[in-house]
Amino acid sequence: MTGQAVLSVRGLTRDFRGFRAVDGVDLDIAPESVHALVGPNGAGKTTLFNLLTGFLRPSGGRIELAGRDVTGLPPEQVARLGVARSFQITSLFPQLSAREHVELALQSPSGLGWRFWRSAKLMRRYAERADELLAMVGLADLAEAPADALAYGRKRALELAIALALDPKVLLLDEPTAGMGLEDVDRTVELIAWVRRGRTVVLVEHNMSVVGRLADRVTVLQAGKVLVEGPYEQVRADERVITAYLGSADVSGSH
Ligand SMILES: Nc1ncnc2c1ncn2[C@@H]1O[C@H](COP(=O)(O)OP(=O)(O)OP(=O)(O)O)[C@@H](O)[C@H]1O
Repeated sequence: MTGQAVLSVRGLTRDFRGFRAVDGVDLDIAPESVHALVGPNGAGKTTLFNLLTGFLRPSGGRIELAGRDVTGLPPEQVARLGVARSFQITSLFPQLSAREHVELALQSPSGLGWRFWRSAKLMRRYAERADELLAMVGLADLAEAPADALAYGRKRALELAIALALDPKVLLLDEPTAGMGLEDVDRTVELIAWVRRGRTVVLVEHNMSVVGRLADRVTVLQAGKVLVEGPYEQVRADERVITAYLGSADVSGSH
C-alpha cells in the first residue's frame, strides 16, 4: 500500500518531556478514502493529528505526502502541499462575518496568516467563491452573520468552509461532531460525505456511529501505538478494541 498511499507514516514518535504520546506509529491513508483515527482518551489521536499537519514536530519517524518527505515541515508548507485541517472555533474572529472568514481563507495561499491589508475591491473577487463554499456547508443564509452570532454547529460548519477554501487534497478533521446535538451531527455527516468526493479525509472522531457511517478504514490507537487497523465492522468487533474501550467514557460514542 505504501506506494499508493496519499499519506504514509513510518515509525512516527512524539515525546513530551520524556512521555511518549505517539509511539512508533505506521499508517497508510489511501487516496480518496475516509480514514478515522479513534481510541480512548489520551491515546495520542490529537498529537498524531498535529504531527500530520505540521503543528508538532515529530521526535522520530517519517511522514510522506504522495511519496514526498514532509517530515518536520511547518504547517504553512504542509498546507501549501494540499493538507488542510479544520480550524478551531477559537481561531474565528468574533466580529467578522462568515463570508469574510471564507474570503480571507481564499486569498491566503496556505489558509493560515490572515491578510487584512488587501483592498475591499480585491476582497470582492473572492465573495462569489466564498458564497459557494458557504452554501456547500449550509450557511448560505448566514453569510453576513458575525461569527460570534453563529450557533455552535454553525461555527463548526464555518470552520469546514474555511478548510475547504484551500481545495485540499487531504482534509483533516479533528472531532468534527464534538459537542453537537443529533441534528447537527447528521448534518455534519452528510456534509463530510459530500466534501469527501475527490478528496482524502482523515478524521479524529469519538462518536463511533459517525465513524461507522463515514470511514472506509479505522485505525485504533492506544497508549500512542496502533492497536488495530482495518474496516469499521472488523475493528468494531475486535476483542482488543472492546477491551481498550472498557472503562472509557467514550464507549457510547459521546465525548
Ligand atoms: N503538550 C503536551 N505536553 C505534555 N503531554 C502532552 C501534551 N500533549 C499531549 N500530551 C499527553 O499525550 C497523551 C496523548 O494526548 P492526546 O491529546 O494526543 O490524546 P487523544 O487521544 O487526542 O485524547 P483525547 O481523546 O482525550 O483528546 C496524553 O497523555 C496527554 O496528556
